[in-house]
Amino acid sequence: MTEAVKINRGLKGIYFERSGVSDIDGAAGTLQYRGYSIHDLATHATFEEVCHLLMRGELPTAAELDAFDTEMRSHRAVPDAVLEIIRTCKDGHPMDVLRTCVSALAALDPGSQQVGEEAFQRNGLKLTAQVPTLIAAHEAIRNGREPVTPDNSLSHAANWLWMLKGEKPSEDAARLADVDFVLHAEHGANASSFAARVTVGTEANLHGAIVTALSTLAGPAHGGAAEDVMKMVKEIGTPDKAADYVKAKRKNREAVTGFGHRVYRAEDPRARHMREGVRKLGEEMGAPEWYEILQAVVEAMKPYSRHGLNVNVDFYSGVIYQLHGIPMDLYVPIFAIGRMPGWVIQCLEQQRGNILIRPLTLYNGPEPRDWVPIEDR
Ligand SMILES: CC(=O)SCCNC(=O)CCNC(=O)[C@H](O)C(C)(C)COP(=O)(O)OP(=O)(O)OC[C@H]1O[C@@H](n2cnc3c(N)ncnc32)[C@H](O)[C@@H]1OP(=O)(O)O
Ligand SMILES: O=C([O-])CC(=O)C(=O)O
Repeated sequence: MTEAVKINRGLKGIYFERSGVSDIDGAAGTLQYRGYSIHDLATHATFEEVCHLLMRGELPTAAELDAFDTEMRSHRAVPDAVLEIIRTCKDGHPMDVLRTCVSALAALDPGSQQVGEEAFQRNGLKLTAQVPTLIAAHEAIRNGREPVTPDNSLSHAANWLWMLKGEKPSEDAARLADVDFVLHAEHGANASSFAARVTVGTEANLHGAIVTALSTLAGPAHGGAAEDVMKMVKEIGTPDKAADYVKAKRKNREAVTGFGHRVYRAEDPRARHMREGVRKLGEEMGAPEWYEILQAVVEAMKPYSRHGLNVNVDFYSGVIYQLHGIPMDLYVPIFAIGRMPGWVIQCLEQQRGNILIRPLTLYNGPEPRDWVPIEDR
C-alpha cells in the first residue's frame, strides 16, 4: 500500500476544518480577524476589544467591553501556591516555568476540569488574564524581587509592563505592547493552535490544551523566532556586515530567522506595524542601529526572495523588546500573552463540533518478520 497515496508532509496546504476567525490570504499578504483588517485593528483596537471580538464573536459595545474587561481584570491574581512553584523552579526557562504554572493552575482549580462552551469561555478569560502575571512574577522572583501585584486600574498591556518593571509605563510604551498583542492574537491553524485543537479533539480541557499550545509555540520555527532574530542582529553587529552574514547562511542552505512563513508568500501584513515601531522607538531611544541592521538584512535577502520569501511578524518584534530592556528569553512568553485569545477561540471552535483529530502515517518499515529471542539477536 505504498503507491498511489499522496503524502502531505507537514500537512502543507491541507484544509482540515472550517473556521470563522482568521482569514489569511498568503499570496496577497492580507489578514483579517472576523472580517476586520489587521491594519484597522492594529491602528484602532485595544487588545481587550480584540479578545472580545475573537472569543465572543463581535467587537464589543462600550457596555459589553466594560463588563468583559472588568471580568478579565478580576482574574489577574494567581494563587500563592503557584508563586511557590515559581520560586522552586525560578532558574528554569520562562516558557518551561509558564507551562508548569498553567498546569499547576489546572491542578488547583476544580473548574478547570470542565469542558463545553461556558467552561472554555470562563477558563479562557481567566488564563488570558493570568498568563502575564505568571511571566512577570517569574521575572521578579528570578531577580530576587517580590512579584508586583496586578494593578486593576490599568489596561492589560499597561498592567503587564507595570508588573514586569515595577513602574508605570508611558502611554506610548503601553500602546506599543498593546499593538504587539493585537498583532499576535490569532493566526488560524498555526502549529500551536493546531496542537491545542488536537488536545481538545480528545475532549480534554482548556488548561490542558493551553499547555500543549505553550509547548508547541516554544520552538524556533514558530514563536522562538523573535529571540533568534535578536541574537542574529547582535551577531551581525553593524549594518555593513549583514550582506556577508546572509551570504554565508544561504551558502550553507541555513534559514535566516524572521523570514519565511508557511502561508504568506507576500510580506506578512503584521510586519509593517512592528517595523514602524522599531524605527520610531530606536530613534526616540537614540539607538537607530538595530533598525538599520534589520533593514540591511532585508536588503541582503532580496536575491533569495524568489519564492516570495519575506519577513514575518517576528522579524521586528525582538528588537522592540530589546529596546524596552526585556530579556531575550521572555520573547516567546510575550508571544504567548498575545496569542492567548487565539488559542482560546480555536479551542472553542474545535469543541463546538468536536471530532478526534487523527491523521494517518503511511508505513514504510520492515516487512513482517519472525520473532527473535533476545539471546539470538
Ligand atoms: C510566528 C511564526 O511562527 S512565523 C515563523 C517564524 N519562524 C521563523 O522565522 C524561522 C525561519 N523560517 C523558517 O524556518 C520557515 O520559513 C518556516 C518553518 C517558518 C516555514 O517553512 P515552510 O513553510 O516549510 O517553508 P519551506 O521550508 O517549504 O520554504 C520554501 C522555500 O523558502 C526557503 N526558506 C523558507 N524560510 C527560509 C528562511 N527563513 N531563510 C531562507 N530560506 C528560507 C526554503 O529553503 C525553501 O526554498 P527551496 O524551495 O529553494 O528549498
Ligand atoms: O501561522 C503560522 O504558521 C505561524 C503563526 O503563528 C503566525 O504567523 O502568527
